[in-house]
Amino acid sequence: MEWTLADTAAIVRSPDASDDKYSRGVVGMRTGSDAYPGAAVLGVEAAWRAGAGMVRYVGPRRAEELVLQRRPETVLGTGRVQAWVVGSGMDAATRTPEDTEALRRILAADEPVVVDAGALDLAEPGAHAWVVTPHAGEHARLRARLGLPETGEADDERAASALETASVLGAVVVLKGAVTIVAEPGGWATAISIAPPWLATAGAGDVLAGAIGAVVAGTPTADPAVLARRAAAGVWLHAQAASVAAGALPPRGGPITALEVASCLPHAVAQVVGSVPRAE
Ligand SMILES: NC(=O)C1=CN([C@@H]2O[C@H](COP(=O)(O)OP(=O)(O)OC[C@H]3O[C@@H](n4cnc5c(N)ncnc54)[C@H](OP(=O)(O)O)[C@@H]3O)[C@@H](O)[C@H]2O)[C@@H](O)CC1
Ligand SMILES: Nc1ncnc2c1ncn2[C@@H]1O[C@H](COP(=O)(O)OP(=O)(O)O)[C@@H](O)[C@H]1O
Repeated sequence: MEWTLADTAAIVRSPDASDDKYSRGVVGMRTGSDAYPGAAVLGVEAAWRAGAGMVRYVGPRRAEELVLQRRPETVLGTGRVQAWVVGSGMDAATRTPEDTEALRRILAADEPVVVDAGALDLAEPGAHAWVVTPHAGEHARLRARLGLPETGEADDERAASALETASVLGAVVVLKGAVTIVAEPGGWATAISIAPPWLATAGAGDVLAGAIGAVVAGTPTADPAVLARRAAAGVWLHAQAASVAAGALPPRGGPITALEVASCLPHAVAQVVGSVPRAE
């Protein structure tokens, strides 16, 4: 049930001579708001550092400016993408009607979508190429809206409730926590428990959404069973990056920030692709 480095290595590949920026995957991000522009920066940074070939960002002017300050590589505005990340740093209560309409269009499109934070209220049952990424509070709200009962905090209860939510929603569920559960509508689930508790820090979830977006965009798929394994690989890279960031502070690790976790994603990717023998 525990997702491993070897599982991740079966999904995350290093680019070869035949690759270009498009074949490596373009991630589109509609995240951030005037209240939370930093969430946009964190997700964009994570998508780049997890291996996207290109990141397109759409959001308010201030968030655009901050994104470009941190990552001038980012392309502003819409265009063709292989996967979307939406909702991080947005608030359903204060979202503009234009934002809501744009989110609905993205959710209805063919490309896979990572649905985080302030877009979770738009998730309705159906058959979707979505990866929804609630923390415990957001999962409780989502379940209440879907008419599902309250559940407990024990690991087996969390796994069972994530599977139930995935089945009713028709989408992959990434239930975040010290142990993160990834569940898909077909009944498969896995757990990632290697993250250090230092990862419990503001913005870590925004980084996770960007990292999953990059892994999904690398080989996009609408099949929830495949999508779930790509999401699990993204969760593993994020947890491993947090271990690298915290582990640089001996002997038991030390406080890390979300941006540092994003910065350590390349170390996690390098460890994964380096674990696979090179084809001669
Ligand atoms: N730098 C930036 O721009 C940052 C921007 N950010 C953005 O901020 C937005 C709001 O996100 P948010 O998670 O802070 O608030 P929200 O989802 O409304 O939760 C409300 C209630 O839910 C509960 N609860 C919360 N977490 C829980 C947990 N882990 N486990 C269990 N319960 C939990 C808790 O209620 P309690 O259980 O304590 O009664 C809490 O009061 C979002 O868009 C995000 O992307 C952040 O990422 C930070 C960095
Ligand atoms: N005790 C913990 N140990 C390890 N990882 C944790 C712990 N608590 C939370 N996390 C991880 O930290 C991240 C927090 O995400 P989230 O709750 O969305 O925060 P934010 O909204 O501030 O970004 C998730 O990836 C979650 O799995």
